[in-house]
Amino acid sequence: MLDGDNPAELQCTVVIEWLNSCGQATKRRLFKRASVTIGRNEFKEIVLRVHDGKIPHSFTVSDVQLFNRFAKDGKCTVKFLPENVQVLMSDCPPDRLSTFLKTLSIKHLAWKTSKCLGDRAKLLACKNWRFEAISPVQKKDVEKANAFQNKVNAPMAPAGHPERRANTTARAQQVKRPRNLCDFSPVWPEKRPFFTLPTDYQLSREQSSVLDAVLSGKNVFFTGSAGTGKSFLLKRIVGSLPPKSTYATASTGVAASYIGGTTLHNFAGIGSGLGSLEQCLELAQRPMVLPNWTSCQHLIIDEISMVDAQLFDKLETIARSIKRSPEPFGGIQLILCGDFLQLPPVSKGKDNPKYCFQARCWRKCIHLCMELTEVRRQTDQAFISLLQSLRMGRVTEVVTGQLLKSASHSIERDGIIATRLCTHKDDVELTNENKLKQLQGPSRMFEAVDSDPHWLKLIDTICPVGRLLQLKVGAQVMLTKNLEVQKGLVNGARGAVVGFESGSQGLPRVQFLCGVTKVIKPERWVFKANGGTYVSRQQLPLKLAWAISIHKSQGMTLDCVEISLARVFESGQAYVALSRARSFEGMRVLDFNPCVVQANQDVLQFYRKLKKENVHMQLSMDLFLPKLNTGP
Ligand SMILES: Nc1ncnc2c1ncn2[C@@H]1O[C@H](COP(=O)(O)OP(=O)(O)OP(=O)(O)O)[C@@H](O)[C@H]1O
Ligand SMILES: [Mg+2]
Repeated sequence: MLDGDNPAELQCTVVIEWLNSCGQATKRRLFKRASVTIGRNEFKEIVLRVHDGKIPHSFTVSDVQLFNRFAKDGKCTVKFLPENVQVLMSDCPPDRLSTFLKTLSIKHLAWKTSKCLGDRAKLLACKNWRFEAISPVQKKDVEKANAFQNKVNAPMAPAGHPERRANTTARAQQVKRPRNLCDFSPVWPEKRPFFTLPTDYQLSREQSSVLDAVLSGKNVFFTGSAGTGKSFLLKRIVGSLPPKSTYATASTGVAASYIGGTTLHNFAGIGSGLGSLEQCLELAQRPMVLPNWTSCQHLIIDEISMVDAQLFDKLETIARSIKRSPEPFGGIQLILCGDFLQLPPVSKGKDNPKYCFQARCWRKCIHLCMELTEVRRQTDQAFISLLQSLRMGRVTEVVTGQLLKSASHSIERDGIIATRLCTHKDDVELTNENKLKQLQGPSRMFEAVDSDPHWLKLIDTICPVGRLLQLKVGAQVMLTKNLEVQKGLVNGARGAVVGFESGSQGLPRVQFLCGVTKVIKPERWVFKANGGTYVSRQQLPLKLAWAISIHKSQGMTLDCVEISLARVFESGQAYVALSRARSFEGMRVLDFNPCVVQANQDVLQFYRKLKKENVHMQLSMDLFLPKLNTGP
């Protein structure tokens, strides 16, 4: 049902429109489930073929416009200028669409550099019509595509120079293109390559087998200790599924923002979820919420450890009722992810909330439990082992000794001081407010631009940045978005404000621990709200970082942390705090006491049982591995 690994093929919804000279459609055909393939015809020209199992429609890609402004939402349009026909694709898995368009652009531009046959030569060649699959993008295709783009962008040769004509023609083609045309070749500085070989961000072998299991349609729960790349993989899963029927959610707003999704509560629309089943069902059928349920075919939930069993059972019943299907979860594919040895469900007045795996429906809902074992957040094996034993609630004397020793770590550098991880929310607000007040000098206020004030509450919950951000020189800040991964400007990177730009905006200049100083500009976060609407917030990707709560830190990777564990009140809380640190040297534990480290006994038993079933689990994983081995 879902796409294979071919980057030149897409499964999606397609509309083909034949236009008149005014650009109006005179004929339109809809293909709800079509396969769109890039290939070559008998003259080696690039061809786009739309096929729904009946008669294929093929178009030669000679002079085309490509509109991909909404590629991230799984939509794009290819307009064939000589035929005056446009192919509108929608509901494409976004990552696959991005690779597909890159392949199309590179192959098309590489073809443009070759010698093309004219109409007369084609007629004389008397060849039969043929469609053959295109070969994968090669280095030489990329070089040719870059050469073509460089020629288009090269400075004009002097009049009369032989290069002048070629450039003028190429430029004329460029000028004809609309502003929103994008062939993955934005206006980049001269000499930088426009294209590189399409590379998927590399998943590890075990991450790939989870992705394969998901794409095979199974209901999957995957777990793994902190930093094994569960959320990283989830982002990839989100990009590989059709957007219209896929809902990416998480139990908390922070975790949801990391995978570009929304909270599970917002998706479900059942308020706190504490009402009776009847009340919740009624709430879930409100006009703004119902489409979430009816259109959902793939439900992703990150940080599942914080979803309680009662809520999960309620959601399952609601899904069956709305979908009018007796299948578990009404036939919605479930992709659940998290580590039950991290934070448990929030108690909200209940004495002892149960974990999701203790829900009545858990066993019938989950087909496959998989585990990621390779830690990616930390590289130091000794630190990884220390964290692993804390996760299981084991604190040896050696571990205690090491953690006590960390109290003397000097981790402050270049005016950047450690972020304090607090057990209680009130401490966080107080610390950040007071520290900012104590700084000398004028402050600057940055106000977010929200797309729709109607959704303010939702945006506040799932956006990692606040509506108002007050900064002063010396303010301790944290990046809330990946800006330049190679330079270390990643989500969670720590820095301090060292100045403000002149001008009306007065943007802050931030010095980061990785050594980079950068002027921070506003960024945009886009979220899917109920009823299929998209909402956005534009704000500086920064938050004050003197302190953050351990609950808010779940899912984060932090550079430089100071941890106070004296008031720990949940099992798994100490492990969550300690496992945020990228390195042992970047962490300072103030008041370590072994009794704050606690792993829940039910969870330990659940994981022991999973381990026992490991033989079975491994077999299931192996089913997906041969496919990987045959890959390039
Ligand atoms: N395949 C990969 N290639 C490169 N980096 C990766 C890969 N997988 C994970 N990472 C990196 O490892 C770090 C931890 O990943 P991630 O936050 O997804 O872990 P997690 O299992 O969700 O952790 P937690 O349980 O704390 O939420 C991140 O910085 C992420 O970018
Ligand atoms: Mg995570």
